[in-house]
Amino acid sequence: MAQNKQALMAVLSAQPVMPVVAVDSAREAVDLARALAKGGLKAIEITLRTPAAMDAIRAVAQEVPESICGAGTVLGPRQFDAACEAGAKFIVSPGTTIELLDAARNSSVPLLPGAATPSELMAMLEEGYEILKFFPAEQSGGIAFLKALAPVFQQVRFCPTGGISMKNVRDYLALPNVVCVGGSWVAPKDVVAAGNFDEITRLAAEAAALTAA
Ligand SMILES: O=C[C@H](O)COP(=O)(O)O
Ligand SMILES: CC(=O)C(=O)O
Repeated sequence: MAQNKQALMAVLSAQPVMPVVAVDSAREAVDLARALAKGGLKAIEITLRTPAAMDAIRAVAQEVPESICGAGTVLGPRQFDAACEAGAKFIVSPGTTIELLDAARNSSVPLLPGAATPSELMAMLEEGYEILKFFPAEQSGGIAFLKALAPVFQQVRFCPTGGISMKNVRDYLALPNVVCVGGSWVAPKDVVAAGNFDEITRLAAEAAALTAA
């Protein structure tokens, strides 16, 4: 199938901020997912940037029913299939390849692929993808770039990620072509390492209270 927009929008439109996390153990991921969900951020993107990531996705999918756990930094079809097998409810990639699109075509698990140029956007539209990650957002032109894209790519909705924090998140969420933003600031490494999950819940609640346009 082309992009499963309904399933993806159900996840992305339910919260203004998608926590993007890299975890060191399945235990840490479970505690983190619980703390984030308690603060109102139920969907969480666990990136495949650490050896523990796949086990972490499996553990959150099994042990934290209040969470909607997705996999991020999915770079190819083998990772796509393994993340789905581990229980990921959605897949995020920083960019797009033909092989990744082939894997997504054969799966009911929705893919949020990255795009950061007009040509990439046009290629994704040809494939039936209208909900895209904009990565790395700040480094690729940020809010001004998204504003310039809006009249040209009227049907596209973005999840900008990269360089977003409480300082600039409101400006991103005010854009009509932004459905939600991704960010790691709701789960700072040092706070997680210190086991301060009350602080994670506080950061999540602060982010969850933001509103998209
Ligand atoms: O998508 C991935 C990024 O690592 C998240 O960006 P950030 O750390 O700037 O929020
Ligand atoms: C940026 C990235 O690695 C991802 O979210 O898939």
